[in-house]
Amino acid sequence: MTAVIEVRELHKKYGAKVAVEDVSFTVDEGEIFGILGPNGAGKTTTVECVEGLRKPDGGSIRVLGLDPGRDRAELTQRVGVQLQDAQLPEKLKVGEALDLYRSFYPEPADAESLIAALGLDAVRRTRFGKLSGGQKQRLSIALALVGNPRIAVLDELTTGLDPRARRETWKLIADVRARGVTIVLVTHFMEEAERLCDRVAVIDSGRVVTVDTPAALAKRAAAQLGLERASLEDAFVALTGENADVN
Ligand SMILES: Nc1ncnc2c1ncn2[C@@H]1O[C@H](COP(=O)(O)OP(=O)(O)OP(=O)(O)O)[C@@H](O)[C@H]1O
Repeated sequence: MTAVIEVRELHKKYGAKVAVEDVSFTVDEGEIFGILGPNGAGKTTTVECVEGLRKPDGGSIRVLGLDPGRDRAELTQRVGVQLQDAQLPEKLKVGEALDLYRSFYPEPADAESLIAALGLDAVRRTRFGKLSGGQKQRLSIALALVGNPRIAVLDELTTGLDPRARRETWKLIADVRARGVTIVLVTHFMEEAERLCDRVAVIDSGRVVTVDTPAALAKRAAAQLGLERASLEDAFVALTGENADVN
């Protein structure tokens, strides 16, 4: 296994507030790696450091052998990023946004297939300001994939999507991975993590609690809780927040 992302002892503060205390993990080439954790655990801060959008206060990060702080220009060509609450100019149309983003990359993805895969055809001439929350979300996924990245970092991939769109997006992500793209997925949806992720890191209060497969975490939780079966959600609840002492 080749590690394409290596995070070692990451530390990040906002003023006096410690957002990430000590986070280490590696992501292997071609896997879908989930990052789970309660609100405020430090997930977004961690992935923003990986993307080079924030400067760590300590620790080291390598992405495809590059340092996100130093080599950000090179990295943006190879890492697709879906931002939480992505904002675009209100008047930019969906089709224009895709064309604009395609122009940033040497070998962009085919716009038509992305439009079809994400169900954006009906809104291709709609201005960004007039899109629903779910349509904005679909566009942000399309924009994360438009550069044909080797790694895609998706923060709250399906938040705000209706159940059908959520399932279609899961299918799309599985297809993207089948093409060899490594995916980092920050999510609050345990079913999403169970279905998509090969491994997940559970983060709580700025620290990694555990890294394992969803099935192994569920099995461990069942043993801890004395149940025949447990879900990833059971494991999550047992591992984080006030219940963390069960661990
Ligand atoms: N720009 C900022 N300035 C100050 N504090 C911040 C900033 N961004 C995040 N924080 C704080 O850092 C901590 C970690 O935030 P972060 O957004 O990384 O958590 P998260 O795990 O992504 O949360 P959520 O699940 O709610 O999205 C939180 O306590 C948050 O309030």
